[in-house]
Amino acid sequence: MNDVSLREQSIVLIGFMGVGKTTIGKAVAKKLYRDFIDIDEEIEKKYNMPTSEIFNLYGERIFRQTEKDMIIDSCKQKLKIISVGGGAFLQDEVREACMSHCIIFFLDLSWDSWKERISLLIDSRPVLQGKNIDQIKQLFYNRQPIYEEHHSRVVTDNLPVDEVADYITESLKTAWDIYEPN
Ligand SMILES: Nc1ncnc2c1ncn2[C@@H]1O[C@H](COP(=O)(O)OP(=O)(O)OP(=O)(O)O)[C@@H](O)[C@H]1O
Ligand SMILES: O=C(O)C1=C[C@@H](O)[C@@H](O)[C@H](O)C1
Ligand SMILES: [Mg+2]
Repeated sequence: MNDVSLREQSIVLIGFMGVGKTTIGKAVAKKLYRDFIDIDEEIEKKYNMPTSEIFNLYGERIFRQTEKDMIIDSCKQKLKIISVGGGAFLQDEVREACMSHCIIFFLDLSWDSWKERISLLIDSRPVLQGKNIDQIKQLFYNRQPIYEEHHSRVVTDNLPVDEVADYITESLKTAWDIYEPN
């Protein structure tokens, strides 16, 4: 049971890699004057190396353990905007912690729009490396069910970063006014 007021609960952005969680999370944090936490960045700081090197040197299991610990810790903090990695919601404990402590926005981008971004992502995302386009498409669709646990879904196709960030901040302000008027 969460005893933090709705207005103080942290916001978590979820969705497949590359949908814009980091970029949009930063913009939302700025608009709401909140601190931004990017879990991938925090993990990279801890190991002092890029994610792909962490995967190579320590393996995905260690990356996932660190990711889980950091998210469970971060989502208990108040007033943060948190972007989690695209695979974070594979872990039950991560989904459960975020659902019970935070407000979760699922950034939903269609496959057709996502594949336009592939060149921006392919070198830095270890999970994409060594896969052809059909295998990536399969991963994209296989991952969609894990994002079903959320409080609000935003379809981001053809929307610039600022418009998505505005939509999220406005819908939060509406919810705060309805459920916690003061
Ligand atoms: N709404 C948008 N319109 C166009 N390009 C975008 C939009 N949002 C993000 N991008 C671009 O897509 C790329 C991936 O964005 P970003 O790194 O924010 O994704 P992510 O969801 O955080 O990915 P990951 O899960 O791998 O951390 C970046 O180059 C970013 O500039
Ligand atoms: O979708 C994934 O499994 C990942 C997404 C990235 O955000 C990173 O967390 C890492 O590259 C793994
Ligand atoms: Mg990111």
